[in-house]
Amino acid sequence: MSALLRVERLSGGYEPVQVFRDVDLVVEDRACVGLFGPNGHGKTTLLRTISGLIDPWSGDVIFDGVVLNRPGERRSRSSRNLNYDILVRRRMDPTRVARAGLVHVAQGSPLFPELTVAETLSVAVTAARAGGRAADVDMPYVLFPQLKARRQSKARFLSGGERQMLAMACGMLAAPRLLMLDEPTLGLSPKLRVELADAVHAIRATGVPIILVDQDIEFLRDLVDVLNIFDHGSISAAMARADIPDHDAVMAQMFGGAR
Ligand SMILES: Nc1ncnc2c1ncn2[C@@H]1O[C@H](COP(=O)(O)OP(=O)(O)OP(=O)(O)O)[C@@H](O)[C@H]1O
Repeated sequence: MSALLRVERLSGGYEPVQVFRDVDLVVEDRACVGLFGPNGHGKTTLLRTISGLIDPWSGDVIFDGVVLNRPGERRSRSSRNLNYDILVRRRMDPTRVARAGLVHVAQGSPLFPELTVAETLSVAVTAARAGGRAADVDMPYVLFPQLKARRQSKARFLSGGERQMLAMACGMLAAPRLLMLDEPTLGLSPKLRVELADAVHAIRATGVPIILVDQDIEFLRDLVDVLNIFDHGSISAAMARADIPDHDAVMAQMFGGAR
């Protein structure tokens, strides 16, 4: 396996508050890399920065050997009275990131509530084609047979698990070279989590490498090759699947007691 994504000493946040610092992360080809951490520790902000949606403050995002950010550190804000974002060029371009094949399925599976499954997938295909990347239109129904049975249902009538599958299907239609899934089990019952784990296994079977952010250790243990513990904006530990402890042990390691 070779490194497809290398995140090197990446720092960022929401001006002027720094959320994460000096993050190093490597995703090998075909691998599934997990990120576990409690609410508010900066996992989503890290993913949004790797996607270029938020400008990194410093560090590099290297994808398939290409540095996606402009070199150097972001210049500091010179005056609060000026529009900083107009004065300073962005360090990363999210369109370039998406075109490179780094696809981000955002937390909470944002969808159009009034569109059916079939209509949503059709919009996703059109968008992916416009961006120069599109997979086989029938692929989502092969990957997630449950969606086929629901293809005439509006998104707002889907279960949480089905909504998440639909969001992941849209991501897969963009023919990702790497897929980032942000907390897919958010708000799901234990039964739906099992269904969703099957869906992520189906994606894994296609060989697409994944960064999987979640707060469910059992879900992550089932799916990842490597788990990174994300603790107050930094990666404090990384472990192979066989070494992942249970939820209480991880929380004890982070906070000195079970939560
Ligand atoms: N748009 C924003 N502007 C300013 N601060 C933000 C914004 N979004 C998030 N934050 C703050 O950044 C910090 C990290 O949030 P983030 O969502 O990245 O954490 P997280 O680990 O993904 O948590 P969760 O699992 O709850 O999503 C939090 O303190 C949050 O309040």
